Amino acid sequence: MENILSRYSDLKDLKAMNMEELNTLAENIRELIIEVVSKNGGHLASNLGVVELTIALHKVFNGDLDKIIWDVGHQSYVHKILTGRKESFHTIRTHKGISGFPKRKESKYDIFETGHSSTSISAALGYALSRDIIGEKHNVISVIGDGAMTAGMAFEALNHAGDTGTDLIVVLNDNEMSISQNVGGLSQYLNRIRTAPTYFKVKEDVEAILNSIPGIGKQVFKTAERAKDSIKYFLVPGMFFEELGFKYLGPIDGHNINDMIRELERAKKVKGPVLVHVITKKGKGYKPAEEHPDKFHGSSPFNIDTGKPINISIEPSYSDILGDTLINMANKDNRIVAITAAMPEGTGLSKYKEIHKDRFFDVGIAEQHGVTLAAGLASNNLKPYFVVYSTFLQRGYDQVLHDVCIQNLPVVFAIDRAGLVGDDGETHHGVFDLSYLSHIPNITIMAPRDKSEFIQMLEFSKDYNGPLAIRYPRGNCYDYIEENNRTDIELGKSEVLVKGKDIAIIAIGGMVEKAYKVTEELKRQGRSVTLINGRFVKPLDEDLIKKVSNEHSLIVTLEDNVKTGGFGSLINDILVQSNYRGEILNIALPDIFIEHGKVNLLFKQYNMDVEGILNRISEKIK
Ligand SMILES: Cc1ncc(C[n+]2csc(CCOP(=O)(O)OP(=O)(O)O)c2C)c(N)n1
Ligand SMILES: CC(=O)[C@@H](O)[C@H](O)COP(=O)(O)O
Ligand SMILES: [Mg+2]
Repeated sequence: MENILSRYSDLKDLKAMNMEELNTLAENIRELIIEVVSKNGGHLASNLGVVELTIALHKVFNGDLDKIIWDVGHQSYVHKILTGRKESFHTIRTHKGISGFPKRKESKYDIFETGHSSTSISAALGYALSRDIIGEKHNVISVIGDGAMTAGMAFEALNHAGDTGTDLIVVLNDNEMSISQNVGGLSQYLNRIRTAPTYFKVKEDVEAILNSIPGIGKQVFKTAERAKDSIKYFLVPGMFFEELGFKYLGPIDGHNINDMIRELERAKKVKGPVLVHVITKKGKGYKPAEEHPDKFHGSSPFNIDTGKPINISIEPSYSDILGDTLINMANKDNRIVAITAAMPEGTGLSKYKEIHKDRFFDVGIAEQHGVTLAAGLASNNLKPYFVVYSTFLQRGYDQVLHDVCIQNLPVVFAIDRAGLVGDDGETHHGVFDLSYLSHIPNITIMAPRDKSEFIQMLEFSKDYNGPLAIRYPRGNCYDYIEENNRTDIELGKSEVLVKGKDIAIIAIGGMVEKAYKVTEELKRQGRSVTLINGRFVKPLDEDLIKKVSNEHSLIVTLEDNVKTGGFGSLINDILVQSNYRGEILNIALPDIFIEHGKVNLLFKQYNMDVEGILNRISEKIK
């Protein structure tokens, strides 16, 4: 096959291409994406599905003027390749390389940053309304997936956009998949439209016939208009969107560039909001991804020939342990219910979902609803576990406060991906949860140091009668200290792992392992060190902290949360109250958005790897 992409430079080249060349370009882009993602990892299936759609969008719209917003942004690789990042594409998701999501600093064509789902219609509406106020002339396009369309925010924006009547194009990329199979009534509605392909033809015919009937087609009388609408309702797809004030176009084959160009040109001419329904196949063009779109949603590096991952870990992940432990607990306790917001695989709930079907809810990308659903379940004597990534629970802050904590309900928040997550970068690091949860009255917050303690904490949570958060990191879950007498979990009590007298290190969760290595090294250097595993962020072990403050001249706190409002700052409050006169060193993440890169590299960069921590302690001692 000819390699048109090798000669491609910018959007001008795309504008000049004929249909045959555009189709060849699509195949070239697919090859490049497969090659790079097989090495770097990334969102393969979503991107392979939008190759033709992205080409058609850039063919029809003026990249220098029109505004295209990518929802979630995980599917923006083709857009990146077409808009000046072909040469740097091999660096995608690597430290200091280009991001896997749209970034304004990366390109003038990335006009709005995304990462969390379902923001694109609101942002696009903002662009459109500001355009109208300022008196500019350009098109605004939101590209949103069927998964992202399940979120409250998307509905809120559709509701508002329809009412404004402003010119706005929403391209609904429907591949029947969120990360896993999409869920919910809207998804079933889209399915009905998709599975009745004759609808597309019927819609045109019905409109033509109705328009030719005098008094109806000319829309002279309101009653006639309503009659026309009710006939259309039964025969025409997309009425849901039309009722909200959108013109509906589609469904269109999202792998046919010609058809899409035609429909997008049509959408451009529509006055007011228009929704273009495009049907695509997730993973299109790469068999393993077409067959397992969920596994290739966010893929680690893989072998192109077999589709098999290159690095297979023998250790379970924290998510795996969560899933297995919850199954065991639910086997014995029929009050236990698990909730996910569209992440059954990522959160480790896939097996649970099969075994306890009737006590499992996938609410779609609807974290706010997920939290309040849990509150409702808990109000009626069930024991809900909302298993959610730290970064996505940010969406449900008010629901945690208002619906769960004020009523002191026994909801457990199993907070996965707490701390640095790595390659997804600033939109996805879970480094704010301690700060956004710890000031809420009634909540208890814990973080396990290792696998055995994680299981202990989950067991503890079962009979705990109030809101409880357990936060744990992305990655492998194992034990690293040989011991045979672990202490039981007791509310608000920390664990002393090593006893000394000069320096006290108080660490939390995943950071205890680093603290343990730092302690070993300091001991080798002849220092006397106390090491405390915090276990609880709230309530803190005040008695122990006060005791330690009387006995040590340097207190070091260590956490993988931002410093502001984090574990260290809560400990500082106690130290101030107890008139501690010694030195304090709070090691935490700085008050910036941390970029993407491997977790170890990022810890090194922010002097939070073992060497960096040792250096900072040595500095302080000097
Ligand atoms: C608020 C929020 N919750 C969860 C996610 C995780 N997430 C990323 S992509 C995705 C599925 C999106 O499905 P869809 O919009 O249909 O895009 P597709 O990958 O199918 O193209 C989910 C759940 C997220 N990014 N943001
Ligand atoms: C785009 C998105 O939000 C998710 O797909 C995310 O990339 C998942 O990351 P994990 O690999 O940590 O599950
Ligand atoms: Mg989808």
